[in-house]
Amino acid sequence: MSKLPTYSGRLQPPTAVKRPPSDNGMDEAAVSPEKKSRTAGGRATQPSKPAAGRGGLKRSFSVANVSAVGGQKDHSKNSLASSKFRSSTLSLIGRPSSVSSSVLANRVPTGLNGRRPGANITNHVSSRPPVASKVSSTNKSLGSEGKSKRPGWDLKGRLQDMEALLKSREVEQKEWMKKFEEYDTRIVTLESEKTHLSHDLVQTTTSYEANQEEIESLRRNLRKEQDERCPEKNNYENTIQSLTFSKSNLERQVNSLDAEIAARQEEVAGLKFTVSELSSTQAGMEARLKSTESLLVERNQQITEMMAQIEEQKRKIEESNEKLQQGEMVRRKLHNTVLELKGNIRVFCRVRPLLNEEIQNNANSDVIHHINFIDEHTLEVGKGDVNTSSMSGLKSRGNNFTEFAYDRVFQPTATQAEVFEEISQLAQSALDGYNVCIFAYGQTGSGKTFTMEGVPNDDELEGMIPRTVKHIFKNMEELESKGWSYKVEASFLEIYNETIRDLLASPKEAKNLTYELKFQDNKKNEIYVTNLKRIPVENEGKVHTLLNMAQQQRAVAATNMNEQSSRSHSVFQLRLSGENAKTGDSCEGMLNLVDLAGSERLKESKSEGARLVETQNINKSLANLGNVIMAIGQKQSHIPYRNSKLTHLLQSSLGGNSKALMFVNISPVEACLNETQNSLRFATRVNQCHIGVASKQIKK
Ligand SMILES: Nc1ncnc2c1ncn2[C@@H]1O[C@H](COP(=O)(O)OP(=O)(O)OP(=O)(O)O)[C@@H](O)[C@H]1O
Repeated sequence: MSKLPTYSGRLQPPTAVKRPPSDNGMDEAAVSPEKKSRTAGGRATQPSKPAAGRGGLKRSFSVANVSAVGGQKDHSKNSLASSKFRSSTLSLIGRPSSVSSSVLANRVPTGLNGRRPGANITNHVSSRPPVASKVSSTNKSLGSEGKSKRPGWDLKGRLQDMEALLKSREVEQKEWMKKFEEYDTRIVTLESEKTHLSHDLVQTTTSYEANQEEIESLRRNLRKEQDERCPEKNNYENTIQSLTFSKSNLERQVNSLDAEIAARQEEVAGLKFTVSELSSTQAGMEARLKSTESLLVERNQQITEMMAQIEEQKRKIEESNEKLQQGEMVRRKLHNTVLELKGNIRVFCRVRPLLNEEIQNNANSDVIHHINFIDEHTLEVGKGDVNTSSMSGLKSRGNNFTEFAYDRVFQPTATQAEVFEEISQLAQSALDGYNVCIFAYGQTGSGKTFTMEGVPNDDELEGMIPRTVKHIFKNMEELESKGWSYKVEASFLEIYNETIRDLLASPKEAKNLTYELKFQDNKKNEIYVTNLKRIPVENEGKVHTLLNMAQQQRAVAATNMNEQSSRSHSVFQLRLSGENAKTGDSCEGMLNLVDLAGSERLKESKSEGARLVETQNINKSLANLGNVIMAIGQKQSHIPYRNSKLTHLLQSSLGGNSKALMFVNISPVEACLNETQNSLRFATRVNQCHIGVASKQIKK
């Protein structure tokens, strides 16, 4: 009685305790602050392990209750013995709900579907009458009593207060007990639910595990399936890759085909344009073709007329050809007449140029001081310098110069072709059936061989013999169209020391042969050489072969005048026999090309011994040649042909029925002036001769 409990301290909210991790089910928002305080306070006395079943929970609560009220085991009993344990019960006033809520919070499981079965409980608890407020009011009343604190001596009053308080506590306890019964009912329900839920949980767990196994099995099957499908998958992937590649290829091809199609389309457009152009062109062409066809008809008519004209022309041409034949005969007669008028023996003078060595000896000058060329027929020769007029540049005659005039004078610059131009008519005469004699006269080294033969195998420098042969063969071809055909034979001989040698026969062939001059039996004045070879010549090439052959056979002896001086007369003869199949005409001509031996005087040549005899014979024959020509010119009754082999051989070519041409070759060396003057005088005498009218040789 002396110690009364202090209610104010008991009614203070307990210190908040951290909620254990297992307490996860209670909704804090649904719990009132009052409940919270009760729950927090209850935990301090709550058993650490939850009861396993309904009984356990109830026991736990009972223990707590007992503990709270001072060890009383039965709640109902407790209510009946309230007075005995009044003070203890007072200490519990602020906490019963906290025990219940704590227990509930820990006992109620969370449903599998997330719904908490304890939610109803919470609502139920929260709908309780607010105990704390009652306590608070009680405390207030006590407080107010406290304010009007009874004096210590008022024990009776204080006891009344206590009894009033106790009564209110009992009422309150009854409420609590009622609540507890509700809780028990609720707990039973919850236990039942829990059992169901546990059963569900077991089933669910079993189902879950079965599902897990099935899932695992399915996974295994899936993996197995994947493993089995792997190669196939790779194949498919490869196929897909190749198909992708093919696709990209095809796409490229498609692109290129598109481009090509576009190009082709352009091309087609261009072609269409071209076709249209061509069509219009074709139309034009067709129109032109029509006009051409009509023109063609006209032309055909014209052609027919022209064909008739051609036939007429052919007839006229035949008539003309006949007249041409007659004209050819007239031409030959006229040609012969012209030559006759020119003189049957003509003289050409040719001065060769200074040779290199001679130029050096002439103070390195090629000027020829002692010869003055006046015109193409005249030159003058003399001692001393030729004066040069400062006004005209023309040379004037010196006092000591002698003038010589010939049919033609060739200066040193004259070419072989220019010289041949002048004698080509003689070659023609040989084809026409005349005897022609061309000979070169002059001192040794004056250019006789150069003029007659020239430089072998050199088209520019070839001499009169090869050029004459060419000319003859060319004319023979032309005459073929007029019906003429010719047979050509060549002989080549030399007269050395009055002895005839065949230059076309080898020494072996000529060994036991004698070459004599005789008259042809059936031909008057026709001289021939016994045993002399006559070689048929089919073309000009053959003549070159014969010239080369003869060149080797010629007797060449060195003298003081010319190291390769020819000491013999060489005579190249071409016999030309022609027949005209159309007219029946025939002719025989003889061409003599004579390279005479050097004409130098004895004292000039300084020859001795055999050379002296050579020189004497040469001079004798040359002198006789002059005599024969003079006799012919003077028309003497006796012509001394037989005084030398040369004149005897050339008898038929020097007579009245022949055409003769003499080259007088002149050396430009001033030291040879005397010989030059002698040669020119000899040529002048020949030039003054008139050897009669040439007559054509008719083949018999
Ligand atoms: N017109 C010319 N142009 C250039 N060189 C020439 C001419 N005439 C002659 N010659 C040269 O002069 C030299 C003597 O000439 P060629 O041998 O023809 O004299 P030739 O009178 O025949 O002597 P020979 O009586 O000794 O035979 C030769 O080297 C020759 O090439």
